[in-house]
Amino acid sequence: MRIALIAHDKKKQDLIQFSTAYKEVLEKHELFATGTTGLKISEATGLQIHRFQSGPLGGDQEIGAMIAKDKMDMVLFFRDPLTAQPHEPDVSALIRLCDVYLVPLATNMGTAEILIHGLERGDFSWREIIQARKGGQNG
Ligand SMILES: O=C(CO)COP(=O)(O)O
Repeated sequence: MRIALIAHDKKKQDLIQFSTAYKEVLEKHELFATGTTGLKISEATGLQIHRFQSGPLGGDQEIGAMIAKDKMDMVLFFRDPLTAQPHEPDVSALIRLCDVYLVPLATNMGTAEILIHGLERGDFSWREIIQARKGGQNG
């Protein structure tokens, strides 16, 4: 499974703690992140993470492009609902694409807990079936 980890600045510490707590689950998967989030999580946990641009510089859009190609299976996005973001349109677009492509999305730690437990249990193996059926047709 390919999993995207994203956090706005005031939520980064929460996502670092979350990633530390669930390191053993996360390390079995292919991890992606926006620039600063990925750097901080990998420094704190040692997890291997493919880093895109920072969110305001296009990172959310890069993750959105993976979703549009059916190359992302889960998004854990710890959003800050109390701070205006200069790239709010990118944030909305990413969330919209998760809905378009039926990608499981958590926008806060409460839902992320549920998704990660589901991941441990194998609840998302239907994603792998979809990927296998597509047989790499998306390149
Ligand atoms: O802004 C973000 C998501 O919208 C996150 O970007 P960074 O991980 O680069 O801080």
